[in-house]
Amino acid sequence: MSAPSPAAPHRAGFACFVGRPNAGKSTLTNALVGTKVAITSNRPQTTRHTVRGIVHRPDAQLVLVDTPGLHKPRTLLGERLNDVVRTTWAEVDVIGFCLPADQKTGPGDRFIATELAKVKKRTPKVAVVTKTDLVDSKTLAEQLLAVDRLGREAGIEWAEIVPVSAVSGQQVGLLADLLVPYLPESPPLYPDGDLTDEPEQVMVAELIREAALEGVRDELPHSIAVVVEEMLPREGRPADRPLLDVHANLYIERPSQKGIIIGPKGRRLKEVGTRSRKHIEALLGTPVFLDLHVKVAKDWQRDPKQLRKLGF
Ligand SMILES: Nc1nc2c(ncn2[C@@H]2O[C@H](COP(=O)(O)OP(=O)(O)OP(=O)(O)O)[C@@H](O)[C@H]2O)c(=O)[nH]1
Repeated sequence: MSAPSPAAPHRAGFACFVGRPNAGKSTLTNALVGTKVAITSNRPQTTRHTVRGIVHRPDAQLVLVDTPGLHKPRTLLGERLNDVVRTTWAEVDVIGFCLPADQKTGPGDRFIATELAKVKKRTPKVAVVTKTDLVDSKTLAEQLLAVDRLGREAGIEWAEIVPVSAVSGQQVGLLADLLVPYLPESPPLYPDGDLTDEPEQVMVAELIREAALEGVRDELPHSIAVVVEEMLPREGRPADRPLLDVHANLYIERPSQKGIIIGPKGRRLKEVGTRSRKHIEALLGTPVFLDLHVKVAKDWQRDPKQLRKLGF
């Protein structure tokens, strides 16, 4: 990575990866971001989407957002989900379409390509041929041609076609170099400190605390602490449908604060749970069952023993 010349403007913006299941989107995101994951509780107004990771560079900040998978809609819910996907596509600065090198392009890819072709023309679409470590150069060359053809047939003009391997790391840096010029000139959207390699449990606690503080920051400025007691994979789940049980306690200082946190008929706490669960799932990349309890730890801020227990 070279230092930017003084004349080069800083760029920042959003990208998303699309592609059929198993295309390698998550692995690629992690490879681009590095081992660190993003905490995104203070997200700017510019996106309503879950941030999967942030690539911080001297010259740019690339924010990778998540989309649900696009499906052939069979139900109303399916259609709604697809609407969410399309909205995301319309809002990002560049879209990466992931196609694994080791599998022939098929109807699933064509479906996505056709939908992608409807996204406004000026949003650049980059074809990313993933998992190149799994194929020989002849197969890769054929796949690159097939992807080129897929684009033409669907009416997409690829801004680039890039082969990468997230596993060997080959061309991952190059992919970032290619995506950055498509971002608008902008100062960073997130502070550098938004990347962290804190233990997962601490990050999960922080996500819950942020969700709990939303809207009540003035009433309960520093009175909330969250401790994740346990995170365990649910036993007896099929390998392809894992579930992570997260048990967490939300501590407040006085019984009178309980009402604020829990809300009428428990509605607020439920919302906090739902919101933080989504963030946790995005952070950890796995479905989560969140078991959240509110407890009073009297004057925890003033009690060294409590503070230690609460991780301060
Ligand atoms: N050999 C190799 N395997 C890869 C590479 N990238 C991803 N994989 C594997 O491919 C499988 C799917 O990768 P994911 O990153 O989970 O794919 P995804 O597109 O996020 O999948 P969904 O979440 O189902 O949409 C995993 O078993 C990965 O380990 C790569 O560059 N090389």
